[in-house]
Amino acid sequence: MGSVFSSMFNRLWGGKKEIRILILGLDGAGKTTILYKLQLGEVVKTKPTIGFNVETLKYKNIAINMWDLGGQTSIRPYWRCYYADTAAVIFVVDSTDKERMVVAKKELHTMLKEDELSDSALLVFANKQDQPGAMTAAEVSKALGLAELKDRSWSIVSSSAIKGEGLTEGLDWLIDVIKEEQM
Ligand SMILES: Nc1nc2c(ncn2[C@@H]2O[C@H](COP(=O)(O)OP(=O)(O)OP(=O)(O)O)[C@@H](O)[C@H]2O)c(=O)[nH]1
Ligand SMILES: [Mg+2]
Repeated sequence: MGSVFSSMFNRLWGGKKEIRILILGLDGAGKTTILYKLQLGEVVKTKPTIGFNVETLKYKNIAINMWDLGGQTSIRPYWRCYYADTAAVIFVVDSTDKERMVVAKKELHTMLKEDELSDSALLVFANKQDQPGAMTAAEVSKALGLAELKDRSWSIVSSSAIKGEGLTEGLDWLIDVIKEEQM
């Protein structure tokens, strides 16, 4: 039975079992916390990322190479060096950081204009929902102008990396979309 399922899976998936996902967003949004919560199931103590962290996550029979890039202003220009062959972008937003929502919107739309990302799905985590005063996912969606996105599969999911809420839900959606689009 197992081999029937796995051959069916391989046919659907074109034998491709390794994908590349980028985790982007402004500094302090929670990207590194999300990466390690997904990989280790633990909340790790982070420092601002200078450069990147990359980890391979086994998820639903797929190896996901997750690249978590530093989000500080001075290192954002280097994001584009990582765009090639990216199946999806996870864009993480600190939902309490209302002042910088406009900056997050600008960075998001600048990134999505790049040709190399024209086929990449987009998952936005409206993160830090455990914090009082956090904007809801609907408010973050509006602030980021997600409704303006054309020809792209996107979704926004409320998350708390600290509590581990929303992360698997978001990733499930993303993997389903990638499978559908790359079939
Ligand atoms: N309350 C709360 N704090 C969070 C959450 N996610 C991350 N944090 C905290 O936010 C801070 C920044 O988290 P990081 O994961 O280092 O942020 P980053 O996006 O990787 O930042 P850069 O590497 O500078 O781009 C840390 O103190 C985290 O513990 C969350 O869901 N809720
Ligand atoms: Mg980081």
